[in-house]
Amino acid sequence: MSALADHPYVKMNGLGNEIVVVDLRDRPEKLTAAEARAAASPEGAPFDQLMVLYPARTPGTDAFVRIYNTDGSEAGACGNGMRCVADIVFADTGKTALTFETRAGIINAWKGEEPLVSTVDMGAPKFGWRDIPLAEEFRDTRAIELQIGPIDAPILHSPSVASMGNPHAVFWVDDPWAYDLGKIGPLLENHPIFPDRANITLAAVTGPDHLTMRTWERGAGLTKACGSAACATAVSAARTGRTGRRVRVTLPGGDLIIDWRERDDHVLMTGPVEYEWHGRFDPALFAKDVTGAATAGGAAGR
Ligand SMILES: N[C@@H](CCC[C@H](N)C(=O)O)C(=O)O
Repeated sequence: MSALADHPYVKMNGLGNEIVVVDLRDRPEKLTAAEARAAASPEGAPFDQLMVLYPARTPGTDAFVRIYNTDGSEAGACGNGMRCVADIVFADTGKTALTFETRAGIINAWKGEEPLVSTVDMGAPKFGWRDIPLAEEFRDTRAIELQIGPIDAPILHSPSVASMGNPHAVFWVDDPWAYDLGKIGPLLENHPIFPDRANITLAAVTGPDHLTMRTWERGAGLTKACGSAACATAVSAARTGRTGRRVRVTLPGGDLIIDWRERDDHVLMTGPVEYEWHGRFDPALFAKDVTGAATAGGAAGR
């Protein structure tokens, strides 16, 4: 039986990025991809990311967090999800500063002045082609040779690429809403140049320190907000001379403030979170063999 069966969860969002948080700190069983997919089904608690808290495994950290996409894949980073998790642990512990560990490393979070506003330190971006990763060498990742559409009139081309603990490609356009990202996104996510797939963003510079963007998320599809993509977009804008290092980023779900700190190269992301409801997973959802493709009312229906 899955560790999630009958387990309580909290449904939250960070700017409309749908986040479900499950606390397994007293029951540290690793989930399978099929269990995560079942949890994401309409009969479960549909999410963009499932954030699962485990006991801390490194001294000085408050918890280890695993991040699952709707397709069951695991992500190293999820900025909005980390702000949701942090808000729960702020309330639990009374602390105003926390340190988490994810597959991508250590993430610090601070409670902000206003209610439900928090900042996460997403660490330093990586720009090396092996770190992103890309399938072949590119010395300059500010604009790589990649295009879709006719060779002489590409629809999209020359993205900036970066890792924020997960792989991102940012295509610079005049209007992010002028493209069918639901169609183009999966093609680019799975392009052979990205051996680990990639999050695909369309971004426009809409002011001296303002960006507007939409993202097709690896493993989750179109979302209202992707925090790590906002970070990747902001650092890519700064390193290509499009903006300064501190910007406001408008996503379909709202605004984030991204600050690429000069002194240590770390990227700080500030924004709100919202609580929606508390629920419990239906045990029947996990009653069948969730290690296989089909689940009771689960992944098979997606
Ligand atoms: N929504 C997240 C990013 C989620 C991870 C992504 N889909 C991946 O697999 O890399 C965020 O707020 O950063």
